[in-house]
Amino acid sequence: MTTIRIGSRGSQLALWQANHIAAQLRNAGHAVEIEVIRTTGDRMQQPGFVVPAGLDGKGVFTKEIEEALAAGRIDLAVHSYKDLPTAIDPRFTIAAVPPRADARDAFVCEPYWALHTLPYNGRIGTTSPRRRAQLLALRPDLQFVELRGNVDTRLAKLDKGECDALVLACAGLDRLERAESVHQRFDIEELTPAPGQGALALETRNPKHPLTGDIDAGRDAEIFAAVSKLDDWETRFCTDAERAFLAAMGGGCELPLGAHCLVESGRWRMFAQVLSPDGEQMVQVSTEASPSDQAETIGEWCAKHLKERGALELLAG
Ligand SMILES: NCc1[nH]cc(CCC(=O)O)c1CC(=O)O
Repeated sequence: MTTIRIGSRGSQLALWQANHIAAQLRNAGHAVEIEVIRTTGDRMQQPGFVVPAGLDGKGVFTKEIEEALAAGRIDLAVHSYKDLPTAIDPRFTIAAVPPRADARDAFVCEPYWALHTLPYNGRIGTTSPRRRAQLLALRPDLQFVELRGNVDTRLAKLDKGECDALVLACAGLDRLERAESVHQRFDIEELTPAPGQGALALETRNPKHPLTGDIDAGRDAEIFAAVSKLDDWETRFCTDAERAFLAAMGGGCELPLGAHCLVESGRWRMFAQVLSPDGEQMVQVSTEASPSDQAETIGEWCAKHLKERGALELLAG
């Protein structure tokens, strides 16, 4: 078979993830190349970047990569699943969701070993509305510093004292071998991660879609088959449930909500939280489902339950 061309963002974490997938495809006997693609989200992290009017934050890390996939310049996009909007273009498909890394959020701070020991008015470096709201719910005295950039840039800013602590995904820190910086892994029930956090989405052209134009349909079907071998059905199920919840709440990575599904004693367990942006109000749910339940049903049930308790009013601020 021909070479599988992977498209990836240029950040250290994105390249780690692309290389991780490339190694598995090579082990299965495929030739693989990685192409680095600059996305709007990457440009946004440059100092002085002005956010264009109308940019809603959805898909800023994935848009240019999907364009390369549509044009046939790459065959496979390796995304952090939480960066991918809930609606997938029918020209593409998620061929595989590999086994998930640690989905939890990490507290990163040299002198203080846990959030509760951070001094009054401690400054947390994060731009995530979810993390802000969740942290304020735990510690209303906290201050926030707008801190952008990839994992290493943020750790360097913490070292320089631009903030007192960071909250980052454990997955990224573990993958970049910075686990020694993690001083606390927040409980899923306390600080529920973003839908899809810690998981990868391997996106290919959809071999079933008729509008593939002049791209070789036979080759696309082979690539889909090769990539789909990397799927982990349990991770796929859990992320499907989380993304169904997100879609039912209106989608978007800028919403102060978390959702996480896992397996516990052979049953599905799902946690979801919706907060007001200031963290003063929260509705949350923890539910169990039987192995025969559908992922979408579980996610949508959580959304319905939280909407009945005023979730949409909280999101509206
Ligand atoms: N929005 C940026 C982003 N996208 C994926 C990850 C981490 C890795 C993951 O969740 O898979 C991060 C950084 C972070 O939130 O700390």
